[in-house]
Amino acid sequence: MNAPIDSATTARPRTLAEKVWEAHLVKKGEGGTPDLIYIDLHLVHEVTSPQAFDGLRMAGRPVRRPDLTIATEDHNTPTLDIDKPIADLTSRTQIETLRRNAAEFGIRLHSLGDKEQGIVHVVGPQLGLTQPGITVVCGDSHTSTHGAFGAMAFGIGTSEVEHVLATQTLPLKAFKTMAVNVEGTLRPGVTAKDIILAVIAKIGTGGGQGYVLEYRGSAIRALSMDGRMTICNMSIEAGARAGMVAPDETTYEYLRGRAHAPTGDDWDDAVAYWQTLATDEGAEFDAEVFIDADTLEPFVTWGTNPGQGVSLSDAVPDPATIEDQHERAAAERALEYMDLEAGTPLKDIRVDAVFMGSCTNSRIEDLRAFASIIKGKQKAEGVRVMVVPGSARVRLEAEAEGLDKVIEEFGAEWRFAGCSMCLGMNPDQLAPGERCASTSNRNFEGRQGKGGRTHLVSPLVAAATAIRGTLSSPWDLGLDSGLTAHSTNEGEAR
Ligand SMILES: CC(C)[C@H](C(=O)O)[C@@H](O)C(=O)O
Ligand code: SF4
Repeated sequence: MNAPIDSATTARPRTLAEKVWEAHLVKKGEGGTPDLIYIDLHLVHEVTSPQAFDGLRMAGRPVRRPDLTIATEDHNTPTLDIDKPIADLTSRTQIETLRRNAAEFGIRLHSLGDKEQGIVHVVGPQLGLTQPGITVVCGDSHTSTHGAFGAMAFGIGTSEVEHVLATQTLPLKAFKTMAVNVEGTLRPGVTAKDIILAVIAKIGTGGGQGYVLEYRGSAIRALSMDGRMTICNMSIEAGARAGMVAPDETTYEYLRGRAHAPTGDDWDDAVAYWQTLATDEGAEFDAEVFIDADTLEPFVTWGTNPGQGVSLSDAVPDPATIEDQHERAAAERALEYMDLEAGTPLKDIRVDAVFMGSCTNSRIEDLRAFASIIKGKQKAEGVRVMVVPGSARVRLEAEAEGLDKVIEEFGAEWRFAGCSMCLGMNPDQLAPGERCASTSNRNFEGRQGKGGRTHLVSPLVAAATAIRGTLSSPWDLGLDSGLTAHSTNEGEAR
Protein backbone atom coordinates (compact mmCIF):
# COMPACT_ATOMS: atom_id res chain seq x y z
CA MET A 1 0.00 0.00 0.00
CA ASN A 2 1.07 3.59 -0.63
CA ALA A 3 3.83 2.26 -2.83
CA PRO A 4 5.88 4.89 -4.61
CA ILE A 5 5.14 5.26 -8.30
CA ASP A 6 8.08 4.15 -10.34
CA SER A 7 8.72 6.79 -13.00
CA ALA A 8 10.06 4.13 -15.37
CA THR A 9 6.72 2.35 -15.35
CA THR A 10 4.47 5.42 -15.49
CA ALA A 11 5.64 6.18 -19.03
CA ARG A 12 3.52 3.37 -20.53
CA PRO A 13 -0.24 3.84 -20.07
CA ARG A 14 -1.42 1.17 -17.65
CA THR A 15 -4.71 -0.18 -16.42
CA LEU A 16 -5.80 -0.04 -12.78
CA ALA A 17 -5.17 -3.78 -12.44
CA GLU A 18 -1.65 -3.54 -13.87
CA LYS A 19 -0.78 -0.70 -11.49
CA VAL A 20 -1.88 -2.59 -8.40
CA TRP A 21 -0.13 -5.76 -9.56
CA GLU A 22 3.16 -4.01 -10.33
CA ALA A 23 3.13 -2.20 -6.97
CA HIS A 24 2.96 -5.61 -5.24
CA LEU A 25 5.51 -7.50 -7.29
CA VAL A 26 7.97 -9.19 -4.95
CA LYS A 27 9.59 -11.21 -7.70
CA LYS A 28 8.83 -11.39 -11.40
CA GLY A 29 8.34 -14.93 -12.66
CA GLU A 30 10.75 -16.18 -15.32
CA GLY A 31 10.25 -18.77 -18.04
CA GLY A 32 6.53 -19.20 -17.42
CA THR A 33 6.73 -19.35 -13.61
CA PRO A 34 4.20 -17.22 -11.72
CA ASP A 35 4.97 -13.79 -10.26
CA LEU A 36 5.31 -13.57 -6.50
CA ILE A 37 2.81 -10.99 -5.19
CA TYR A 38 2.72 -9.34 -1.76
CA ILE A 39 -0.60 -9.61 0.07
CA ASP A 40 -1.82 -6.65 2.13
CA LEU A 41 -4.95 -8.16 3.65
CA HIS A 42 -5.82 -11.79 4.36
CA LEU A 43 -9.41 -12.53 5.35
CA VAL A 44 -10.20 -15.86 6.96
CA HIS A 45 -13.39 -17.83 7.68
CA GLU A 46 -14.14 -21.20 9.24
CA VAL A 47 -14.69 -23.29 6.11
CA THR A 48 -11.39 -23.04 4.22
CA SER A 49 -8.90 -22.41 7.01
CA PRO A 50 -8.65 -25.55 9.24
CA GLN A 51 -6.22 -27.53 7.01
CA ALA A 52 -4.15 -24.40 6.40
CA PHE A 53 -3.61 -23.91 10.14
CA ASP A 54 -2.90 -27.65 10.50
CA GLY A 55 -0.20 -27.30 7.86
CA LEU A 56 1.45 -24.45 9.74
CA ARG A 57 1.28 -26.40 12.97
CA MET A 58 2.92 -29.43 11.37
CA ALA A 59 5.69 -27.30 9.89
CA GLY A 60 6.14 -25.46 13.19
CA ARG A 61 5.63 -22.09 11.49
CA PRO A 62 3.90 -19.01 12.90
CA VAL A 63 1.57 -16.74 10.93
CA ARG A 64 3.93 -14.29 9.20
CA ARG A 65 1.73 -11.19 9.62
CA PRO A 66 -1.11 -11.73 12.12
CA ASP A 67 -1.66 -7.96 11.95
CA LEU A 68 -2.66 -8.27 8.28
CA THR A 69 -4.91 -11.27 8.92
CA ILE A 70 -8.45 -11.11 10.24
CA ALA A 71 -11.04 -13.83 10.75
CA THR A 72 -14.80 -13.93 11.09
CA GLU A 73 -17.45 -16.62 11.52
CA ASP A 74 -20.04 -16.64 8.76
CA HIS A 75 -20.86 -19.81 6.79
CA ASN A 76 -21.77 -22.15 9.63
CA THR A 77 -23.29 -19.68 12.05
CA PRO A 78 -26.98 -19.95 12.97
CA THR A 79 -29.19 -16.92 12.36
CA LEU A 80 -31.48 -17.64 15.33
CA ASP A 81 -30.66 -18.27 19.01
CA ILE A 82 -27.08 -17.12 18.57
CA ASP A 83 -26.56 -17.03 22.33
CA LYS A 84 -27.13 -20.80 22.57
CA PRO A 85 -24.56 -23.49 21.73
CA ILE A 86 -24.59 -24.32 18.01
CA ALA A 87 -26.86 -27.35 17.67
CA ASP A 88 -25.38 -28.85 14.48
CA LEU A 89 -22.23 -30.81 15.33
CA THR A 90 -20.33 -30.16 12.07
CA SER A 91 -21.03 -26.44 12.26
CA ARG A 92 -20.05 -26.31 15.91
CA THR A 93 -16.78 -28.13 15.20
CA GLN A 94 -15.94 -25.74 12.33
CA ILE A 95 -16.54 -22.69 14.50
CA GLU A 96 -14.70 -24.07 17.54
CA THR A 97 -11.73 -25.02 15.33
CA LEU A 98 -11.50 -21.47 14.00
CA ARG A 99 -11.65 -20.08 17.53
CA ARG A 100 -8.83 -22.38 18.66
CA ASN A 101 -6.69 -21.60 15.62
CA ALA A 102 -7.18 -17.85 15.95
CA ALA A 103 -6.21 -17.99 19.64
CA GLU A 104 -3.17 -20.18 19.00
CA PHE A 105 -1.83 -18.13 16.06
CA GLY A 106 -2.70 -14.73 17.46
CA ILE A 107 -5.27 -13.72 14.86
CA ARG A 108 -8.06 -11.24 15.45
CA LEU A 109 -11.40 -13.05 15.24
CA HIS A 110 -14.91 -11.65 15.20
CA SER A 111 -17.08 -14.33 16.74
CA LEU A 112 -20.81 -14.79 16.83
CA GLY A 113 -22.25 -12.16 19.16
CA ASP A 114 -19.50 -9.64 18.36
CA LYS A 115 -20.54 -6.36 16.70
CA GLU A 116 -18.13 -6.89 13.80
CA GLN A 117 -19.08 -10.50 13.10
CA GLY A 118 -20.61 -11.20 9.73
CA ILE A 119 -19.99 -12.35 6.19
CA VAL A 120 -16.29 -11.91 5.52
CA HIS A 121 -16.91 -9.73 2.44
CA VAL A 122 -19.18 -7.40 4.36
CA VAL A 123 -16.86 -7.14 7.36
CA GLY A 124 -13.65 -6.11 5.53
CA PRO A 125 -15.17 -3.06 3.82
CA GLN A 126 -17.26 -1.93 6.79
CA LEU A 127 -14.14 -1.82 8.99
CA GLY A 128 -12.28 0.21 6.37
CA LEU A 129 -9.76 -2.61 5.97
CA THR A 130 -10.50 -2.93 2.27
CA GLN A 131 -8.80 0.03 0.62
CA PRO A 132 -7.90 1.16 -2.90
CA GLY A 133 -4.70 -0.23 -4.38
CA ILE A 134 -4.20 -3.05 -1.90
CA THR A 135 -4.12 -6.79 -2.55
CA VAL A 136 -6.73 -8.86 -0.71
CA VAL A 137 -7.09 -12.62 -0.55
CA CYS A 138 -9.44 -15.01 1.22
CA GLY A 139 -10.19 -18.69 0.89
CA ASP A 140 -13.48 -17.78 -0.70
CA SER A 141 -14.45 -17.23 -4.31
CA HIS A 142 -16.46 -14.06 -3.64
CA THR A 143 -13.37 -12.18 -2.46
CA SER A 144 -13.79 -10.37 -5.78
CA THR A 145 -16.25 -8.15 -3.85
CA HIS A 146 -13.37 -6.08 -2.46
CA GLY A 147 -12.33 -5.02 -5.97
CA ALA A 148 -15.11 -2.42 -5.72
CA PHE A 149 -12.58 -0.23 -3.89
CA GLY A 150 -9.94 -0.52 -6.60
CA ALA A 151 -8.21 -3.29 -4.67
CA MET A 152 -6.96 -6.44 -6.40
CA ALA A 153 -8.89 -9.17 -4.62
CA PHE A 154 -8.70 -12.91 -5.30
CA GLY A 155 -10.38 -15.99 -3.93
CA ILE A 156 -7.81 -18.67 -3.14
CA GLY A 157 -7.75 -22.37 -2.22
CA THR A 158 -6.83 -23.84 1.16
CA SER A 159 -3.20 -24.64 0.23
CA GLU A 160 -2.80 -21.03 -0.90
CA VAL A 161 -4.33 -19.88 2.39
CA GLU A 162 -1.53 -21.75 4.12
CA HIS A 163 1.06 -20.14 1.82
CA VAL A 164 -0.24 -16.66 2.61
CA LEU A 165 -0.46 -17.35 6.34
CA ALA A 166 3.16 -18.52 6.28
CA THR A 167 4.72 -15.93 3.94
CA GLN A 168 2.24 -13.07 3.29
CA THR A 169 2.95 -13.62 -0.42
CA LEU A 170 1.33 -15.65 -3.16
CA PRO A 171 2.61 -16.95 -6.51
CA LEU A 172 0.11 -15.77 -9.12
CA LYS A 173 -0.04 -16.15 -12.89
CA ALA A 174 -0.30 -13.05 -15.02
CA PHE A 175 -3.84 -12.10 -16.06
CA LYS A 176 -5.55 -10.48 -19.04
CA THR A 177 -7.71 -7.38 -18.67
CA MET A 178 -11.29 -6.84 -19.80
CA ALA A 179 -13.11 -3.51 -19.74
CA VAL A 180 -16.80 -3.87 -18.92
CA ASN A 181 -18.27 -0.54 -20.04
CA VAL A 182 -21.68 0.29 -18.61
CA GLU A 183 -22.84 3.63 -20.00
CA GLY A 184 -26.09 5.48 -19.41
CA THR A 185 -28.53 5.91 -16.55
CA LEU A 186 -30.40 3.12 -14.80
CA ARG A 187 -34.14 3.59 -14.62
CA PRO A 188 -35.70 3.59 -11.13
CA GLY A 189 -36.23 -0.03 -10.17
CA VAL A 190 -33.11 -1.22 -12.01
CA THR A 191 -30.04 -1.81 -9.84
CA ALA A 192 -26.43 -2.92 -9.68
CA LYS A 193 -27.60 -6.53 -9.41
CA ASP A 194 -29.38 -6.25 -12.74
CA ILE A 195 -26.21 -4.86 -14.33
CA ILE A 196 -24.09 -7.81 -13.22
CA LEU A 197 -26.74 -10.42 -14.08
CA ALA A 198 -26.91 -8.85 -17.56
CA VAL A 199 -23.10 -8.88 -17.87
CA ILE A 200 -22.92 -12.58 -16.98
CA ALA A 201 -25.82 -13.45 -19.30
CA LYS A 202 -23.90 -11.66 -22.05
CA ILE A 203 -20.39 -13.05 -21.60
CA GLY A 204 -21.34 -16.38 -20.03
CA THR A 205 -20.09 -18.12 -16.91
CA GLY A 206 -16.75 -18.79 -18.61
CA GLY A 207 -16.50 -15.46 -20.43
CA GLY A 208 -14.25 -13.85 -17.85
CA GLN A 209 -11.82 -16.75 -17.55
CA GLY A 210 -8.23 -15.55 -17.17
CA TYR A 211 -9.33 -11.91 -16.99
CA VAL A 212 -9.46 -9.23 -14.38
CA LEU A 213 -12.61 -7.25 -15.22
CA GLU A 214 -12.64 -3.49 -14.80
CA TYR A 215 -16.17 -2.08 -14.54
CA ARG A 216 -16.23 1.38 -16.08
CA GLY A 217 -18.59 3.95 -17.52
CA SER A 218 -21.11 6.48 -16.29
CA ALA A 219 -23.52 3.91 -14.80
CA ILE A 220 -20.74 2.44 -12.65
CA ARG A 221 -19.53 5.87 -11.53
CA ALA A 222 -23.09 6.72 -10.45
CA LEU A 223 -23.27 3.65 -8.17
CA SER A 224 -22.67 3.78 -4.44
CA MET A 225 -20.02 1.52 -2.89
CA ASP A 226 -22.70 -0.98 -1.89
CA GLY A 227 -23.80 -1.20 -5.53
CA ARG A 228 -20.22 -1.53 -6.78
CA MET A 229 -19.62 -4.33 -4.29
CA THR A 230 -22.68 -6.18 -5.62
CA ILE A 231 -21.19 -6.02 -9.10
CA CYS A 232 -17.62 -7.00 -8.21
CA ASN A 233 -18.96 -9.80 -5.97
CA MET A 234 -20.34 -11.69 -8.96
CA SER A 235 -17.26 -11.31 -11.21
CA ILE A 236 -16.35 -14.84 -10.22
CA GLU A 237 -19.68 -16.05 -11.62
CA ALA A 238 -18.43 -14.93 -15.03
CA GLY A 239 -15.32 -17.02 -14.37
CA ALA A 240 -13.12 -13.94 -13.89
CA ARG A 241 -10.04 -13.85 -11.68
CA ALA A 242 -11.18 -10.58 -10.13
CA GLY A 243 -13.33 -7.52 -10.73
CA MET A 244 -12.37 -3.91 -10.05
CA VAL A 245 -13.72 -0.36 -10.06
CA ALA A 246 -11.33 2.60 -10.02
CA PRO A 247 -11.53 4.54 -6.75
CA ASP A 248 -13.13 7.98 -6.81
CA GLU A 249 -14.87 10.45 -4.48
CA THR A 250 -17.58 7.88 -3.72
CA THR A 251 -14.89 5.46 -2.54
CA TYR A 252 -13.13 8.06 -0.39
CA GLU A 253 -16.39 9.23 1.17
CA TYR A 254 -17.29 5.66 2.08
CA LEU A 255 -13.90 5.07 3.70
CA ARG A 256 -13.50 8.35 5.54
CA GLY A 257 -13.84 7.84 9.28
CA ARG A 258 -14.03 4.03 9.20
CA ALA A 259 -12.15 2.19 11.94
CA HIS A 260 -9.12 1.25 9.83
CA ALA A 261 -9.11 4.09 7.33
CA PRO A 262 -6.04 6.34 7.48
CA THR A 263 -6.38 9.60 9.43
CA GLY A 264 -4.76 13.06 9.42
CA ASP A 265 -1.81 13.46 7.05
CA ASP A 266 -1.89 9.74 6.30
CA TRP A 267 -5.39 10.21 4.90
CA ASP A 268 -4.23 12.97 2.54
CA ASP A 269 -1.24 10.88 1.43
CA ALA A 270 -3.47 7.88 0.88
CA VAL A 271 -5.98 9.85 -1.22
CA ALA A 272 -3.13 11.32 -3.27
CA TYR A 273 -1.93 7.79 -4.01
CA TRP A 274 -5.42 6.43 -4.67
CA GLN A 275 -5.95 9.17 -7.24
CA THR A 276 -3.07 7.78 -9.32
CA LEU A 277 -4.66 4.35 -9.61
CA ALA A 278 -7.29 4.92 -12.32
CA THR A 279 -6.58 3.38 -15.70
CA ASP A 280 -4.48 5.77 -17.78
CA GLU A 281 -5.80 7.37 -20.92
CA GLY A 282 -4.67 5.18 -23.82
CA ALA A 283 -4.13 2.04 -21.75
CA GLU A 284 -5.21 -1.04 -23.66
CA PHE A 285 -7.50 -3.81 -22.46
CA ASP A 286 -7.26 -7.31 -23.90
CA ALA A 287 -11.03 -7.41 -24.35
CA GLU A 288 -14.04 -5.08 -24.07
CA VAL A 289 -17.76 -5.50 -23.42
CA PHE A 290 -20.51 -2.88 -23.61
CA ILE A 291 -23.78 -2.78 -21.66
CA ASP A 292 -26.44 -0.11 -22.21
CA ALA A 293 -27.71 1.02 -18.79
CA ASP A 294 -30.55 3.10 -20.30
CA THR A 295 -32.42 0.09 -21.64
CA LEU A 296 -31.63 -2.39 -18.87
CA GLU A 297 -34.60 -3.99 -17.11
CA PRO A 298 -34.87 -5.90 -13.84
CA PHE A 299 -33.20 -9.26 -14.45
CA VAL A 300 -33.87 -12.77 -13.18
CA THR A 301 -32.25 -16.17 -13.72
CA TRP A 302 -34.38 -19.06 -14.97
CA GLY A 303 -31.71 -21.79 -14.90
CA THR A 304 -29.05 -23.36 -12.73
CA ASN A 305 -26.07 -21.16 -13.48
CA PRO A 306 -25.85 -17.37 -13.04
CA GLY A 307 -25.47 -16.84 -16.81
CA GLN A 308 -28.92 -18.28 -17.49
CA GLY A 309 -30.72 -15.00 -16.95
CA VAL A 310 -33.11 -12.74 -18.89
CA SER A 311 -35.21 -9.63 -18.33
CA LEU A 312 -38.08 -10.27 -15.99
CA SER A 313 -40.52 -9.19 -18.72
CA ASP A 314 -39.36 -12.11 -20.91
CA ALA A 315 -40.44 -15.73 -20.99
CA VAL A 316 -38.50 -18.86 -20.05
CA PRO A 317 -36.32 -19.44 -23.14
CA ASP A 318 -36.76 -22.41 -25.44
CA PRO A 319 -33.61 -24.56 -25.47
CA ALA A 320 -34.38 -25.49 -29.11
CA THR A 321 -33.44 -21.94 -30.12
CA ILE A 322 -29.97 -22.19 -28.56
CA GLU A 323 -27.37 -22.91 -31.24
CA ASP A 324 -24.48 -24.10 -29.10
CA GLN A 325 -25.04 -27.80 -28.46
CA HIS A 326 -23.44 -27.69 -25.04
CA GLU A 327 -25.49 -24.72 -23.91
CA ARG A 328 -28.67 -26.23 -25.31
CA ALA A 329 -28.16 -29.43 -23.29
CA ALA A 330 -27.41 -27.36 -20.19
CA ALA A 331 -30.60 -25.35 -20.71
CA GLU A 332 -32.68 -28.51 -21.13
CA ARG A 333 -31.31 -29.98 -17.96
CA ALA A 334 -31.78 -26.68 -16.11
CA LEU A 335 -35.45 -26.43 -17.12
CA GLU A 336 -36.02 -29.95 -15.92
CA TYR A 337 -34.39 -29.28 -12.56
CA MET A 338 -36.19 -25.96 -12.21
CA ASP A 339 -39.48 -27.57 -13.24
CA LEU A 340 -40.12 -24.88 -15.85
CA GLU A 341 -41.70 -24.94 -19.32
CA ALA A 342 -40.17 -23.01 -22.20
CA GLY A 343 -42.33 -20.03 -23.10
CA THR A 344 -43.77 -19.47 -19.61
CA PRO A 345 -43.74 -15.74 -18.79
CA LEU A 346 -41.31 -15.34 -15.90
CA LYS A 347 -43.87 -13.22 -14.10
CA ASP A 348 -46.22 -16.20 -13.91
CA ILE A 349 -43.78 -18.20 -11.80
CA ARG A 350 -44.86 -18.64 -8.20
CA VAL A 351 -42.30 -18.85 -5.40
CA ASP A 352 -42.39 -20.53 -2.00
CA ALA A 353 -39.67 -18.45 -0.44
CA VAL A 354 -37.78 -15.17 -0.70
CA PHE A 355 -34.23 -14.89 0.63
CA MET A 356 -32.90 -11.38 1.15
CA GLY A 357 -29.22 -11.64 2.11
CA SER A 358 -25.71 -12.93 1.13
CA CYS A 359 -22.47 -11.08 0.43
CA THR A 360 -24.02 -9.91 -2.85
CA ASN A 361 -26.93 -7.99 -1.31
CA SER A 362 -27.00 -7.77 2.48
CA ARG A 363 -25.52 -4.36 3.16
CA ILE A 364 -27.48 -1.49 4.62
CA GLU A 365 -28.53 -0.03 1.26
CA ASP A 366 -29.81 -3.40 0.13
CA LEU A 367 -31.95 -3.64 3.24
CA ARG A 368 -33.16 -0.07 2.77
CA ALA A 369 -34.09 -0.82 -0.82
CA PHE A 370 -35.99 -3.95 0.19
CA ALA A 371 -37.75 -2.15 3.05
CA SER A 372 -38.71 0.82 0.84
CA ILE A 373 -40.84 -1.52 -1.30
CA ILE A 374 -42.46 -3.64 1.43
CA LYS A 375 -43.15 -0.82 3.88
CA GLY A 376 -46.76 -0.90 5.06
CA LYS A 377 -47.58 -3.97 2.98
CA GLN A 378 -48.17 -7.67 3.75
CA LYS A 379 -46.22 -10.53 2.25
CA ALA A 380 -48.07 -12.90 -0.06
CA GLU A 381 -49.79 -15.75 1.72
CA GLY A 382 -47.81 -18.96 1.91
CA VAL A 383 -44.51 -17.32 0.98
CA ARG A 384 -41.71 -17.56 3.53
CA VAL A 385 -39.57 -14.43 3.58
CA MET A 386 -36.22 -14.40 5.33
CA VAL A 387 -34.11 -11.27 5.73
CA VAL A 388 -30.52 -11.80 6.86
CA PRO A 389 -28.20 -8.83 7.33
CA GLY A 390 -24.59 -9.27 6.17
CA SER A 391 -23.07 -8.37 9.50
CA ALA A 392 -24.02 -7.71 13.09
CA ARG A 393 -23.21 -4.05 12.47
CA VAL A 394 -25.55 -3.88 9.48
CA ARG A 395 -28.24 -5.46 11.68
CA LEU A 396 -27.75 -2.78 14.35
CA GLU A 397 -27.75 -0.02 11.75
CA ALA A 398 -30.96 -1.37 10.22
CA GLU A 399 -32.59 -1.57 13.64
CA ALA A 400 -31.58 2.01 14.45
CA GLU A 401 -33.48 3.04 11.29
CA GLY A 402 -36.50 0.89 12.20
CA LEU A 403 -36.08 -1.43 9.22
CA ASP A 404 -36.52 -4.49 11.45
CA LYS A 405 -40.03 -3.27 12.32
CA VAL A 406 -40.91 -2.75 8.66
CA ILE A 407 -39.65 -6.26 7.90
CA GLU A 408 -41.48 -7.92 10.78
CA GLU A 409 -44.73 -6.05 10.17
CA PHE A 410 -44.57 -7.28 6.59
CA GLY A 411 -44.54 -10.84 7.92
CA ALA A 412 -40.90 -11.59 7.14
CA GLU A 413 -38.28 -13.13 9.46
CA TRP A 414 -35.56 -10.80 10.71
CA ARG A 415 -32.47 -12.86 11.41
CA PHE A 416 -28.91 -12.55 12.75
CA ALA A 417 -25.96 -12.08 10.39
CA GLY A 418 -24.27 -14.76 8.29
CA CYS A 419 -24.24 -16.56 4.94
CA SER A 420 -27.47 -18.31 5.84
CA MET A 421 -29.63 -19.56 2.99
CA CYS A 422 -27.12 -18.39 0.38
CA LEU A 423 -25.74 -21.92 0.62
CA GLY A 424 -27.44 -23.50 3.62
CA MET A 425 -24.40 -24.59 5.61
CA ASN A 426 -26.61 -23.84 8.62
CA PRO A 427 -30.28 -24.77 9.24
CA ASP A 428 -31.51 -22.08 6.80
CA GLN A 429 -32.39 -24.25 3.83
CA LEU A 430 -35.05 -24.79 1.21
CA ALA A 431 -37.03 -28.02 1.33
CA PRO A 432 -36.83 -30.28 -1.75
CA GLY A 433 -38.82 -28.80 -4.63
CA GLU A 434 -39.20 -25.37 -3.05
CA ARG A 435 -38.69 -22.36 -5.28
CA CYS A 436 -36.95 -19.24 -4.02
CA ALA A 437 -36.32 -15.72 -5.27
CA SER A 438 -32.90 -15.02 -3.79
CA THR A 439 -30.64 -11.98 -3.72
CA SER A 440 -27.57 -14.24 -3.55
CA ASN A 441 -25.13 -15.08 -6.33
CA ARG A 442 -25.41 -18.79 -7.14
CA ASN A 443 -28.41 -20.74 -8.43
CA PHE A 444 -26.65 -24.11 -8.73
CA GLU A 445 -28.64 -27.30 -8.21
CA GLY A 446 -29.22 -27.82 -4.49
CA ARG A 447 -27.34 -24.66 -3.54
CA GLN A 448 -29.97 -23.48 -1.05
CA GLY A 449 -30.96 -26.95 0.10
CA LYS A 450 -31.24 -30.33 -1.61
CA GLY A 451 -33.77 -30.13 -4.45
CA GLY A 452 -34.29 -26.39 -3.88
CA ARG A 453 -34.79 -24.11 -6.90
CA THR A 454 -33.20 -20.67 -6.98
CA HIS A 455 -33.96 -17.57 -9.05
CA LEU A 456 -31.32 -14.87 -8.61
CA VAL A 457 -32.79 -11.38 -8.30
CA SER A 458 -32.13 -7.88 -6.93
CA PRO A 459 -33.42 -6.73 -3.52
CA LEU A 460 -36.15 -4.73 -5.29
CA VAL A 461 -37.31 -7.75 -7.26
CA ALA A 462 -37.12 -9.86 -4.09
CA ALA A 463 -39.38 -7.34 -2.32
CA ALA A 464 -41.93 -7.11 -5.14
CA THR A 465 -41.94 -10.92 -5.41
CA ALA A 466 -42.54 -11.27 -1.68
CA ILE A 467 -45.58 -9.00 -2.02
CA ARG A 468 -47.11 -10.64 -5.10
CA GLY A 469 -45.99 -14.23 -4.62
CA THR A 470 -44.86 -14.45 -8.24
CA LEU A 471 -41.58 -13.19 -9.73
CA SER A 472 -42.19 -9.44 -9.94
CA SER A 473 -40.42 -6.13 -10.07
CA PRO A 474 -41.44 -2.82 -8.47
CA TRP A 475 -42.72 -1.86 -11.92
CA ASP A 476 -45.52 -4.38 -11.38
CA LEU A 477 -46.61 -2.67 -8.17
CA GLY A 478 -47.70 0.53 -9.86
CA LEU A 479 -46.86 4.09 -8.91
CA ASP A 480 -47.05 3.56 -5.21
CA SER A 481 -44.09 1.18 -5.18
CA GLY A 482 -41.94 3.27 -2.85
CA LEU A 483 -39.05 3.53 -5.33
CA THR A 484 -36.46 6.02 -4.19
CA ALA A 485 -33.07 7.14 -5.42
CA HIS A 486 -31.13 5.00 -2.97
CA SER A 487 -33.12 1.96 -3.89
CA THR A 488 -31.30 1.96 -7.22
CA ASN A 489 -27.94 2.09 -5.43
CA GLU A 490 -27.37 5.55 -6.79
CA GLY A 491 -26.08 8.66 -5.13
CA GLU A 492 -25.47 8.26 -1.43
CA ALA A 493 -22.16 6.76 -0.43
CA ARG A 494 -23.34 5.56 2.95
C1 LIG B 1 -17.41 -22.13 1.38
C2 LIG B 1 -16.66 -21.32 0.38
C3 LIG B 1 -15.38 -22.02 0.06
C4 LIG B 1 -17.48 -20.99 -0.84
C5 LIG B 1 -16.74 -20.11 -1.85
O1 LIG B 1 -15.54 -20.17 -2.04
O2 LIG B 1 -17.35 -19.32 -2.51
C6 LIG B 1 -18.76 -20.28 -0.44
O3 LIG B 1 -18.54 -19.07 0.16
C7 LIG B 1 -19.67 -20.14 -1.62
O4 LIG B 1 -20.20 -19.06 -1.85
O5 LIG B 1 -19.89 -21.14 -2.32
S1 SF4 C 1 -22.80 -15.21 1.50
FE1 SF4 C 1 -22.85 -16.93 0.08
S2 SF4 C 1 -21.49 -16.37 -1.57
FE2 SF4 C 1 -21.04 -15.04 0.14
S3 SF4 C 1 -19.36 -15.98 1.19
FE3 SF4 C 1 -21.26 -16.68 2.17
S4 SF4 C 1 -21.77 -18.57 1.12
FE4 SF4 C 1 -20.24 -17.56 -0.15
